Amino acid sequence: MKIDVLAELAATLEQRKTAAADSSYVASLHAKGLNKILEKVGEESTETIIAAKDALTSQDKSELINETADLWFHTLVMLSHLDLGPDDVLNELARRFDLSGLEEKANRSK
Ligand SMILES: N=c1c2ncn([C@@H]3O[C@H](COP(=O)(O)OP(=O)(O)OP(=O)(O)O)[C@@H](O)[C@H]3O)c2ncn1[C@@H]1O[C@H](COP(=O)(O)O)[C@@H](O)[C@H]1O
Repeated sequence: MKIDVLAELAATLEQRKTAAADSSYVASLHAKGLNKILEKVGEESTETIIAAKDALTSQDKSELINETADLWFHTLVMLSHLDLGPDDVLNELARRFDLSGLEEKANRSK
């Protein structure tokens, strides 16, 4: 499992927060602000859903992998814009290891 990719990307994203907007795509997103970043997250979510539907009837899953990478990337930019990072999400997923999804859902309504 290539978790180190997330760590390396997070470090790059952190550096880009202070870079010039015309020198970096990530810096240009930060300069445009949260609404633009969320627009990209929305776009990539839709494209991922369409690619997943197509993948059901195709041997070639590369489009789904590409769109999911775009989605993960833009959600990482979103987290970084709000001073969060992949560790915050990974810690939450790790906290849930011993909790079944059904159990968690049942506890929510208590
Ligand atoms: N992983 C990525 C990555 N994935 C996707 N993208 C970009 O995300 C954009 C999204 O694709 P679209 O087709 O929607 O983009 P677009 O049409 O240019 O966007 P809009 O003008 O419509 O907003 C493309 O420009 C991709 O190049 C990424 N840009 C950067 N990274 C990583 O971020 C690092 C820093 O990038 P820079 O900030 O550009 O130096 C890079 O070294 C990479 O590791």
